[in-house]
Amino acid sequence: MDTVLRVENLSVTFENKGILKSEVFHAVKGVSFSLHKGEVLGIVGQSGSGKTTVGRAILGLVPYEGKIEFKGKTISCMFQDPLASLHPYLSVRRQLLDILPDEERIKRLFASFNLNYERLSGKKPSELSGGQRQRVIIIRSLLVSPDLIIADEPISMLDVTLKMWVLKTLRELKENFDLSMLFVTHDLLTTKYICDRIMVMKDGEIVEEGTLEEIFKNPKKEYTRELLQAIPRL
Ligand SMILES: Nc1ncnc2c1ncn2[C@@H]1O[C@H](COP(=O)(O)OP(=O)(O)OP(=O)(O)O)[C@@H](O)[C@H]1O
Repeated sequence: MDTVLRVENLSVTFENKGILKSEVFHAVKGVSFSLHKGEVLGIVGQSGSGKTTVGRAILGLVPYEGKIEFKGKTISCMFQDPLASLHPYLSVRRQLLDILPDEERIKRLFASFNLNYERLSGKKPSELSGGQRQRVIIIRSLLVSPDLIIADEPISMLDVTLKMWVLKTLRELKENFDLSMLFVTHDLLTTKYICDRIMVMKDGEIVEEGTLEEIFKNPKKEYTRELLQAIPRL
């Protein structure tokens, strides 16, 4: 199996400067994992467990110790705040065409995400609904044909029905285009619809790792069981 990303002994430390003294905070502690081509690896854990920081270190956005080996050309990301990651004054059409001047491809992606290209593409991001914007972000990250996608809570702002539908579409795209993705979420339920493998993080460390089936059917750690119990029953 081809490895797209190998992370070895990754640690990230922040210095929180107080008025009287500074404190060193270990947000990520010795995390190691590999991501294979065509695989979706979920990173789950409660708020503050270090999930986002792992993704930011891979993107080179925070200083880190350890080794990150990316065997590809392009990484794209989907973040949870679509308004902040789109240009506010340019139309959606303009900013997507700037990334890839292939309107037919953009139209096909709009159709696969159930968005009306003719009606929406001339609008600015602030003129779209939250759910429409979030889907535009997903489309934008797919346009560069990335070797790796870092998706950090990419569907957290969608309502439940749209969430499931977008996950299903992403899953289909993953299967058709062999996408490799790191899927960061606090919501274990969503991993069920997209991930092949899951890593559970707590206090900056990986406490458990396994296939979807292993984590859901036979969790080994109490912390993972607590996360599973916290999933709302529909
Ligand atoms: N730039 C920073 N400076 C100082 N501390 C930081 C910084 N970025 C993150 N942290 C701290 O590192 C810890 C891990 O943060 P991180 O965003 O990785 O958590 P998370 O698991 O993604 O949480 P959430 O699900 O709430 O997004 C948190 O305690 C956070 O306050």
